[in-house]
Amino acid sequence: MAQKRPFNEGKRHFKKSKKQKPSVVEGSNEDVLLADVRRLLKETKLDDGQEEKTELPAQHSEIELNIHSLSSTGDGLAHRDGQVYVVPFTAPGDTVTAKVFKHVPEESYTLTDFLSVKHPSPHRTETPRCPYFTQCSGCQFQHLPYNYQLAHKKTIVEKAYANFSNLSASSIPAVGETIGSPLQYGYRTKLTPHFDGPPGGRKDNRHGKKVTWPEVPAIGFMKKGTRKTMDIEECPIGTESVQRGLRRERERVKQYIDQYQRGATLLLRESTERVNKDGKTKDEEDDVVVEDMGDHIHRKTCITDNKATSTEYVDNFRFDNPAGAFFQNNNSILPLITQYIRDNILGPASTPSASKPQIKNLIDAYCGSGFFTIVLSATFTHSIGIDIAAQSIASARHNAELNSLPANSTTFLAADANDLFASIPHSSSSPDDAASFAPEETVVVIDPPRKGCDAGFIRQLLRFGPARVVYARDVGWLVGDGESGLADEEGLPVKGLYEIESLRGFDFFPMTGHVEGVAVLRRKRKESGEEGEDGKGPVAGEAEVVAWKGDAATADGQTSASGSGLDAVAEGQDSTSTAAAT
Ligand SMILES: C[S@@+](CC[C@H](N)C(=O)[O-])C[C@H]1O[C@@H](n2cnc3c(N)ncnc32)[C@H](O)[C@@H]1O
Repeated sequence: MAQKRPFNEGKRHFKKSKKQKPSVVEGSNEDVLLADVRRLLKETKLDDGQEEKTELPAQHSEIELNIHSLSSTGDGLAHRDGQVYVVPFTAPGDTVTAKVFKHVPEESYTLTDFLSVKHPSPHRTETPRCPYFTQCSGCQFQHLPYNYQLAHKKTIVEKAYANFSNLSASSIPAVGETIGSPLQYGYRTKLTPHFDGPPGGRKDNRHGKKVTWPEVPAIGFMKKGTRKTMDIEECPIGTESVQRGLRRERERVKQYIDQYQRGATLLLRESTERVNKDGKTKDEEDDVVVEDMGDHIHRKTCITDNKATSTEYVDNFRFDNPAGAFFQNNNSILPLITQYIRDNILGPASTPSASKPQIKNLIDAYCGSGFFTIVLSATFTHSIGIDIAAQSIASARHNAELNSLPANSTTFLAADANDLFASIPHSSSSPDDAASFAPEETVVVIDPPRKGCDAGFIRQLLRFGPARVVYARDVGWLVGDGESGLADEEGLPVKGLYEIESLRGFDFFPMTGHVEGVAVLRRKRKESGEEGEDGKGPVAGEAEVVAWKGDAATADGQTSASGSGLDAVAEGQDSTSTAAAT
């Protein structure tokens, strides 16, 4: 998946330090960490020369630290002698021993490796279920109670909006409580462990020679603080079927390692077959996990072929996808997020008005295999999903059929989202026209890839001015006052049309520091001669937007530049690198 960005693509949102190295990638984990380091330095008045700096501890030396707070990257932060120390796998209130890994003197912080707990924090109450916790870069929070994780994730959303949305504090409402995942372990329906090629393998490959494997390589995820793959035999955040798949795939790779010419990434994707209880039951094989769902049974298996079809159920909706294609990775939380969006997409129930246009249409930009279009379709008269990937649109059409959606109410288009508004009729003059998408009667759901929407799409969206939108990033462009850096064709600053109605996180990835944010945006009232819901004059598009930040964070610890905003977060930030997204 592409590198993540803050909400305001390409724009720095906090003051640059003169000392800052130009190499910090905007929106990277490092950028997010830096915001927290600076805040702590400011809070503790260490950066203004009030405390004299002492010499920094030697590289690789072991030091004792008191953890002050948790960063949005999931790391503990301690301060000592004018320097902030970053210690993973810790909790505020811990006294720990850590090993100095790297000083960043120009920003007054030091990265360390966690070694041991000397005095535990009262928050450190949980026994990690994973034997690799504190070595693997996938999870950050297995030592913390779940309520504490949720409360911390609320602060991540708060800081993401405060630091990266480019909005004034008055434009940002109080962030709601984070909605937790029903499953906190055994939730990930997809894992992608990997193994590296043998030493000298690249050279052999270049010379067309068959590589030799001196031993079976480590198969697993990135080791924290390194670029090395560590051998992982089990991953308790994976579903039971995915864990069984991991065991099977490890054995298969061991057996056939000589057939590989280089390292590889393995796919482990859960697939569900729903069978009636009174139906003919099959003899269950070892690799089938059977779950009693009340009036039916789920038989769960793990698919490893990217092109094979995997099936998931969300409530009673069925989704078929190529196993290697994108689908949300925590099935247990999907009914909660879909219900939340259904409850909020039409605005607060307390504000109905005879003069307010009724919202009838849904546009799901970046629809993938149709997840949001399909689960929300019953709320709307007409729905359109659009995705640039023809294969995803083929899946979406198939899924619409599987779920018996009427063809005259749900349409999918294989196209660039940038062309979306040009291709739909905007007029509400013919209300009976099935294809009429009047802005004031339309909600737009936007769940783009990590890099976000491009400026052209946002300009078109603002020009169209839909009643509501479900949206991921770049909220500053929609809400801001023209300061966000978005310009129209004449180079004039584009002003946001929307205000944030509500904002909260959803915990798609328990035990990791990752959180997904959902913001509901409402279109502002027009300034003069027009009014909104109170019926005193002409209404010009009183509208709402639901902003959805849908990212698949990873717990599989592969390395990549990682991001910020609501992705800020704990995908296993390594001392040398950040961990990854699938
Ligand atoms: C994060 S996925 C969202 C999938 C879907 N909302 C879901 O929940 O399953 C992002 C989708 O954006 C699509 N995409 C990327 N660039 C696009 C563009 N310019 N126009 C339309 N779709 C695009 C990708 O093909 C991918 O399916």
